[in-house]
Amino acid sequence: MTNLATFAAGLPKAELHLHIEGSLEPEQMFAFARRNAVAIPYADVEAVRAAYAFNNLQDFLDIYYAGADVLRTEADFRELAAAYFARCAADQVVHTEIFFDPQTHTARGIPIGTVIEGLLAGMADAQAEHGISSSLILCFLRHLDEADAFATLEAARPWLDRIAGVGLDSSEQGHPPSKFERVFAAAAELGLKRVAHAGEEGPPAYVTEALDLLKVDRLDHGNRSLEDPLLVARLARSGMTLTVCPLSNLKLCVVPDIDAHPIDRMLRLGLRATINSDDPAYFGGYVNDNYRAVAASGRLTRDDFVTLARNSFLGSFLSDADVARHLAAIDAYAAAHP
Ligand SMILES: Nc1ncnc2[nH]cnc12
Ligand SMILES: [Zn+2]
Repeated sequence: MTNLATFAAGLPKAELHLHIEGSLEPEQMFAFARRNAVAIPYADVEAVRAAYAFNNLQDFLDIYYAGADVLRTEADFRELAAAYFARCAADQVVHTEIFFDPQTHTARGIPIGTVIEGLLAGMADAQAEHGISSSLILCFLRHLDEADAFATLEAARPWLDRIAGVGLDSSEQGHPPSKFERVFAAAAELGLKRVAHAGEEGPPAYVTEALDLLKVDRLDHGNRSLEDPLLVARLARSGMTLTVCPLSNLKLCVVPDIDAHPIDRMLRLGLRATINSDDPAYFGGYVNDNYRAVAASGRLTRDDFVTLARNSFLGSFLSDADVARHLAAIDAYAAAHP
């Protein structure tokens, strides 16, 4: 590892774009399948990993939703979260805002309470064991309809005081943010933050819709914003946080190779970019693997990595006091590693 990659790996950081279902490692998939007596179409762990070759987002989603079928009980969700938090601890991730997809589970007859209670238990364990703070972001699946999203928000009502915000994920092309304008407005009325995947595969116009119609507090991915200079200027001027996922972009063919990833351009354009893992079990790595991958491509400086870590807290939904505390920890780390 270069000195720069080692420096980046040691920075205290937050993760703002992580689908908990996407942290299901093949080993855990087999363990859950066995204990829940769920059949999976793979002979062994190697066969699972071999299947993780994707040409686009939909290729991945098909396998990802199938994999989630092994998640059945509160204990499964708690252990899934625990395994993710152990990786956070190893990567100096001290705060994380976790996406979960209730509809993937409720459609299979798993009550939303089973999912949320399991995740909340894992989050409490992580706070106690690792000192890692976390919150939940309930994502609507955009390939499903508005009524299904409203029903999901309604089903989540008993837990809304434990949920930081709502998000929008799944198949982007053909499912513009406008489809969910009313449910995002309802979420805003309930005091929830709003984020949305936009500009991963979809056009810059979807990013504009996420801003204007969904009134997002944060933008997930946002890569294709770079095709529209006026949009870039708007995002930079407003200090909008982009949760960028380099290894995901590579695995889903959003970029042809890691050296072509625009993370350096985003920073030079004044965008508040952050680095995240998205679905680490499927895309070849957790947060520090992403930091290391972009460090190895040699286009970012030490100051850029400090900026990326700072952005991860500035873009979080933490209180101002907590953000200030984490920024001070970054300064102390940088001063101790000249
Ligand atoms: N990268 C991604 N884009 C859209 N939906 C997702 N669900 C899980 N990962 C996703
Ligand atoms: Zn994502």
